[in-house]
Amino acid sequence: MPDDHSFAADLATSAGQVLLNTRSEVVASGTAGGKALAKMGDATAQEHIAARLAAERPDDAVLSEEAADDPVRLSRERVWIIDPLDGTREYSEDRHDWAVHVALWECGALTAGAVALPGLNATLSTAGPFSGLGAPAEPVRLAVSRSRASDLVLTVAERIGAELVPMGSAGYKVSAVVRGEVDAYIHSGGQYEWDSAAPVAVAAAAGLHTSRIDGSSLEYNRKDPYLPDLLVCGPRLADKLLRVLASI
Ligand SMILES: Nc1ncnc2c1ncn2[C@@H]1O[C@H](COP(=O)(O)O)[C@@H](OP(=O)(O)O)[C@H]1O
Ligand SMILES: [Mg+2]
Repeated sequence: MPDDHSFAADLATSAGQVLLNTRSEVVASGTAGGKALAKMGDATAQEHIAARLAAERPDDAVLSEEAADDPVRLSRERVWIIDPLDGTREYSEDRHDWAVHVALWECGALTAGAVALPGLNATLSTAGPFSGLGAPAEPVRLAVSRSRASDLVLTVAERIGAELVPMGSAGYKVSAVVRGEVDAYIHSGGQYEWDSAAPVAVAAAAGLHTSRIDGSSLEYNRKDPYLPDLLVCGPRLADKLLRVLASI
């Protein structure tokens, strides 16, 4: 049986392939686009991931954006936290900034995870490899939502003179920090555990700072999976960004 890091990476990658195939078939047939394609992507990726988890990790519980929440997860020691398609909108617009999230929570902490980036033909996982952490750029590059950057995030950017880099998908944005394309991702205003669990597991394994925007720790597998904000950045930027966030 592959270890959890390799399994998470393989599962996210294979779901990404399913999503690419679904999109090519749908686009080629000309039968659906936009919202219908998004719905089809969510469903096919969910089906693929649920089947593999049931076959290859049958004793574990699952929390997925696309499945009914089974409260049995609250009494289990191992829970997979899944977003089968993060950046659904971007996927349906034939863009590359979307992701598949697979995380493993064990006894209170994220212990393994992977983020597939099919549009880049890449998967980042807690198994690495990671390139070294560089110094932040000047001005700081801040990943923000393409469609709903919050006023708080825009105010932080203004205060520190950051360059805004809009993109879709929470996983894609956290991965942009891991990959060194941007220096930080700050989000506020709403999200769920599946939007950040796998990206945060990978970012923490890469040595990045991960926390709520008040600096407190991100907790997963809670009864209510609403987890509305997060900060991911290099360790050298964390104090400065937390200070600015606290001052707003
Ligand atoms: N205010 C909000 N409330 C709930 N979910 C939000 C949100 N802002 C962002 N998200 C979720 O976070 C992910 C990334 O959003 P964005 O691209 O705007 O940064 C999306 O996940 P899904 O695509 O899985 O729905 C989106 O639904
Ligand atoms: Mg999501």
